[in-house]
This record gives sequence, C-alpha cells and structure tokens, in this order.
Amino acid sequence: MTQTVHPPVLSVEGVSRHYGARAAVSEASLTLEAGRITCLLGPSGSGKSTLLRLIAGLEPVDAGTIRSGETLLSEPGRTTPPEQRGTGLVFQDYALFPHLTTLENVRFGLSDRPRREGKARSLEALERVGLGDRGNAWPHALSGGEQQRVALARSLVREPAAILLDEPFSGLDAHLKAGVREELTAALRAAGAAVLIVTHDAGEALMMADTLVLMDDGRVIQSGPPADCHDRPASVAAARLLGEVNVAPVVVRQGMASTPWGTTPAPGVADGPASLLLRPHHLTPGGDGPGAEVIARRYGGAWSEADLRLDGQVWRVRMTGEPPAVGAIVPLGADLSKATVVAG
Ligand SMILES: Nc1ncnc2c1ncn2[C@@H]1O[C@H](COP(=O)(O)OP(=O)(O)OP(=O)(O)O)[C@@H](O)[C@H]1O
Repeated sequence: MTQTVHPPVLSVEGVSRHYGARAAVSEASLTLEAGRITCLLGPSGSGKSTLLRLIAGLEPVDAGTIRSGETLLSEPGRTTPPEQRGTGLVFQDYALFPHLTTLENVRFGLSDRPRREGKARSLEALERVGLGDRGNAWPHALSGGEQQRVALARSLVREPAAILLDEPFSGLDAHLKAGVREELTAALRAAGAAVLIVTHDAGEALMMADTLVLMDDGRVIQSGPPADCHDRPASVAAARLLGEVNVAPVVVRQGMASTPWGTTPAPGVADGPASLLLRPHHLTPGGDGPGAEVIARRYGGAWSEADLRLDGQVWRVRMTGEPPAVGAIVPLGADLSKATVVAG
C-alpha cells in the first residue's frame, strides 16, 4: 500500500505573544503540512488571529520559533517580513481593489514581474479557482463567494508554500456558506499548499479540516484529526468547543470510572474525582438502562432533544423521532464505548 506523504511546510514551536501583561498566545505549537487543511478553532479572544499573524510574520514572537523547513522565520528579536516568508494571506474582507478588474486584482500580487508573465500566471491562478472566464469582471459584479476565490487566486499566484485564511466565510450569508466552503476547499486542495484556516465555527472546522487545532485562552488544548478531537476530547473545554456534551462527576479507581451504566476505562486519569464526557447522541431513551425522569423535551424534526434526570444528574439526550413526554420515567441507555473520562 502506498502512503501519502505530507511534508511539513511550517513548524510552529512554543510561540508566545504578550500584549502588556496579558498573554494572547502562550506556548503554542502546530505543524502545517503540504496538501493538508488545518483549522484553528477557538472561542472569541482565544488567540487564533494573533497566532495567524505570528505565522504570517505580521507580528514578532516573544518566545518560541517558526520555521519553514530548515529556515528560521521567527524567533524573539527576529522576524522575516511577510513578503519573504512564502506565505499567502487571505483576509476576512477579501480586500479586492474596486477599480481593478478580477485579472488586474490577481496580477497585483505579481506587480514585480514582467507584464506578460504576470498576466499568464494570473489567468492560470483564476482558472485554478474556477474563474478563468471572469478575468474582465469588476469585483462588484461578483458574488461574495467569487470575490473570495479571486482573493484566493491573488494569493495562489505567488505560489506560496502555505496559505493562511482568517475567518474566510464570516462575510457570507448562511445559505451561501456551504457551497462556497466546498468550492474553496476544492481550490485549496488542488493548490497543494499547506493551509491554515482560522474559524470559530465548530461545524465548519469539523467538515473542512484534515487536522484540527483547538485553542482556549491563548493555548493549544488539543490537536489531531477532527473525529479524534470530537470523540476523544482531551478536556472538558476541548469537548465543549466541538459541540454539546454531558459532563458528569465520576470517581476513578485503578484506571476505571464508575458510571450509571457500569465501569468504563479512564486511561491516564489519576484515582479520585474526574469528569465523564458523553455526547447527547450517544445516550438513548429505551433499552434496559436505569430509569430516568424526563424533565424537558424539545421536538426538532429530524433530531429531537430531551433532558432526563438520573440520580440527581441531568443528561441531555438527542434522538430521532418524538421525545418521550415530560414526567415519564424511561430507561436511559448509554454507549459507553463513546464515553471519555478526563481529569477534573
Ligand atoms: N493589538 C492588540 N493589542 C492588545 N490586545 C490585543 C491585540 N490583539 C489582540 N489582543 C488581545 O489578545 C487576545 C486574543 O485576541 P485574538 O484576536 O487573537 O483572538 P481570536 O481568538 O482571534 O478572537 P476572535 O475570534 O474574536 O477574532 C484578546 O484578549 C485580544 O483582546
């Protein structure tokens, strides 16, 4: 079997950035690989944009290093300027020049090259994002998604080894987002560059990323494939970043945690109080689980929700079909193979 190789393009190791006494980014590490999309996800103020600016070379690091292969790009006291880093940046608002055509906007990225070469390469970049026939269009005549692809083409035309995008879908209407996301993902994958996308939308990150990097309070709290981060969260904060989760206190003894459904492994968690994490769709009313009281129900069409109380703990359950009536006592089952036990 052949294995796809994704060479590291950018290595960020232990970088920090302070504003006054406050650390916006603390000892963050990540690796961007060729042909792979990494999504940086975190709540507002967690340091995502600051980390992106450090990687782009728009700000100096206070600690740590950023390297491209063997080349050192950032260390305390030394920052290679953005235009010399081989990194393309796509801003939130696309920042197209309204008085330049689509082709001229893209060619602007190559204004240091001979005119003929610049034009040929710009056309090629527009073709790569599916806009080869829109070179003469003015930005205002393009949809939001098309403008975004022009911004991407302007970045791609310089053939960057890495492309950084800050909240690329935030300016788009909800009904456009899914389509634009697919188009942009396809164009980015076709380009073969290492891609970093900053977002605060968990659904978006889960769908787009090959690798997720979760940030909270300036720190990287978990990174890995989306399904691993979702199903095996490293902490309560990491679990909450990727969607709703039940958090229940449990006690760990000799590597096993006791739950209302029996014991479950708690690898690496010290004996004593800990937290059991279970997503609402891994709980089901019915079967032969212990009896729980329905205290709330929300019918939602394809998916419905109910809150069930069991031994003083309220569990959020997500199910297909109608939820049971409020006040009913129903058996509550859990898929313990999907449970995670974390410290704290
Ligand atoms: N230039 C600056 N001067 C002072 N503080 C800053 C500056 N830039 C960012 N901060 C602070 O650093 C922290 C991280 O900000 P950052 O913009 O990186 O977060 P974020 O995760 O991108 O947030 P959002 O999703 O809201 O854009 C915040 O507390 C912010 O107020």
